[in-house]
Amino acid sequence: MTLVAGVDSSTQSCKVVVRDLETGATVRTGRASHPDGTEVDPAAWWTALVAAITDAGGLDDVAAISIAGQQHGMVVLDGEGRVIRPALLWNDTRSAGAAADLIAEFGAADLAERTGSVPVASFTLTKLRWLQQNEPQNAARVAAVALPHDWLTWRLRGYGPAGESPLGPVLAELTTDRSDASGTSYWSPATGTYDRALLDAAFGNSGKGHELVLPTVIAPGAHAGTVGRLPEFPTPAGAGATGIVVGAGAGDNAGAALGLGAAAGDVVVSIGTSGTVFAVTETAVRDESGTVAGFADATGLFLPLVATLNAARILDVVAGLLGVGHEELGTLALTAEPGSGGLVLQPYFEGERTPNRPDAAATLFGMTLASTTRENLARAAVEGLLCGLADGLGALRDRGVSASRILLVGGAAQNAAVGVIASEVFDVPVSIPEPGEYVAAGAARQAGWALTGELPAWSTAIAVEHPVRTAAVIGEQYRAVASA
Ligand SMILES: Nc1ncnc2c1ncn2[C@@H]1O[C@H](COP(=O)(O)OP(=O)(O)O)[C@@H](O)[C@H]1O
Ligand SMILES: O=C(CO)[C@@H](O)[C@H](O)COP(=O)(O)O
Repeated sequence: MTLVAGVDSSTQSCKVVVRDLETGATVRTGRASHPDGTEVDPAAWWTALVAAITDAGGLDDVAAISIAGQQHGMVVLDGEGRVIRPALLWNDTRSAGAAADLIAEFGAADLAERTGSVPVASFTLTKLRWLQQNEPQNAARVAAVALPHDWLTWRLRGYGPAGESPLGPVLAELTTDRSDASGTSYWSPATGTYDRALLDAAFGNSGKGHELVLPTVIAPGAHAGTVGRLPEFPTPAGAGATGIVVGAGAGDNAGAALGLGAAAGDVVVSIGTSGTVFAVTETAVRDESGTVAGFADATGLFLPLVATLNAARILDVVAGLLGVGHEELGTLALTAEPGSGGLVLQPYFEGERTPNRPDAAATLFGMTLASTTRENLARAAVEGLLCGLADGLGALRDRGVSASRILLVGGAAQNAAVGVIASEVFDVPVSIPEPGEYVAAGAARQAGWALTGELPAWSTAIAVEHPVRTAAVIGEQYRAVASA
């Protein structure tokens, strides 16, 4: 049996799946937590990756591996390959002012034309501008900029600072893929090239005396190299002359699309730390309004996507407030009627990205003596979470994406109330795949592709299907508070 491994280095944790290349069956899994916070030392991701791979039984019998990860995070390296400062993550909103400045300088239409997207604080370019303006001493030291999956792939291949890696700080060996490059705001999905002029104008190159190293964008299905001779994962005797093949990797949402085998008519809704709504399309999508990000996917196609900053953690915080676990929260929510008795949660606990309100806070509307019950609050949390994502589906449709079913994934998709209430909020049937780590599965599929030159034909089993059960009151109430 040939085994391939896939990694999801996501916001809250690192997950590894080892699959049978031929059938796609999951053979082993592993997991390790990431630290909290919106800035994180990448060393913590490396520690978690090693722990998660070890938890998944190691790489001794694995032929290929690929790393998908949270998008956009800014990993800045000096000329010696050292991380200059903790990475600023996709959900760090301190660069909202820099995003507004860039839009004022270049114009939303120009940015959408050049990069497929209009940047908000999540995007890497805005974080680089923030660095230049707020930490000029750090900005002056930047020799290379990478994304989380790029940096982890580089480390796994044996590169890194001298003394900490067998192959040393060879910045030219940094690699990425189309999907993650498309979340930087300095790479064009339409042309497949970096926009150096935009990067230089936004971040500046003066005083550094060198051109920034950007990871080489390698083709879908190509491989980045092999696992380096790391003390953590010494190349096993059985790995063959080529060692363990390392695939290109991907942004996590593109990884999920690949893991699910999302096809025309499928719209994926992922409810993890972020909420995302996306689809694979044949042509590039561009949205000057900034609602839809015109990303690339992991197969050579495109991945228009809407993201919210607040998703599974809405349920975490409300469950904590009610003093219950996730299952009980779901039971409470399903005891209340659609519309939660008039209670509406606008769940902008961490500010929000869609709509672009980085400084917002969450608000609970409609509290009366009658409406303020534990059941209604539990349901209002789920309804508020899903209404933001339903707006995302509307924005995708406005850009020509067709939807015949929702594929609901991510940690919170396992909550029974989320599936039921999704069928009341979305106007297409909702399918919930068997529980699994679909980002990591996509990375494993990509690893198989890099190993054999062919994309493995794995299928996805659906566990639950919900027909449409429209409850118009939910969306009507939510839109009323949004426009209030
Ligand atoms: N049954 C459940 N109901 C609601 N939320 C859940 C459930 N299981 C996990 N979660 C939440 O899902 C989130 C983790 O999902 P995941 O997709 O792994 O996130 P990420 O990829 O962003 O790290 C956590 O916030 C966790 O509390
Ligand atoms: O910013 C985005 C997409 O643009 C997020 O989807 C991140 O990629 C983080 O994903 P999770 O860790 O929540 O899965």
